[in-house]
Amino acid sequence: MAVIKVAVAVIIIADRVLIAKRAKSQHQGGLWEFPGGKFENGESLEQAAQRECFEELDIIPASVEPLTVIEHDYDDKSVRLEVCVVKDYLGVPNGKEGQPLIWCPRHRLSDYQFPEANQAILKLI
Ligand SMILES: Nc1nc2c([nH]c(=O)n2[C@@H]2O[C@H](COP(=O)(O)OP(=O)(O)OP(=O)(O)O)[C@@H](O)[C@H]2O)c(=O)[nH]1
Repeated sequence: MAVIKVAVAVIIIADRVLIAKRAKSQHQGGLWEFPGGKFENGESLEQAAQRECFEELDIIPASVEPLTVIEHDYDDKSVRLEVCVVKDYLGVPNGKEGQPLIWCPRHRLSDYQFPEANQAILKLI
């Protein structure tokens, strides 16, 4: 199975993390996620994270720090999540695709359901 390469942005401001709810129609739909999406040809992690954050949230990350890489096999697809931390951005976050957004206190992240691959990220933040 081809591995899908995904840029994932963990946006943390004042100990709160911006999470978004995936639409029911999407892979892992109904679960919460960190903003992000598939890499386009030739993009670096910083470029992909900036493009996805602009497309989904109307913000442009100003600092992008690589955090980890997670490879995970779901039953129906395999993903490689390249994860970064964003501590500063330009703009005001807005769920441009109609997705609900929450600024979740870091210690409350365990109250939300994320895709299985995210468990490794949650342990690091
Ligand atoms: N954006 C994002 N994707 C995640 C996270 N965790 C995780 O397993 N994924 C997986 O990574 C892939 C990212 O795809 P995506 O968000 O760009 O695309 P999608 O499923 O909406 O599909 P589409 O763009 O073809 O409509 C999905 O398979 C999704 O389930 C996460 O925290 N954020």
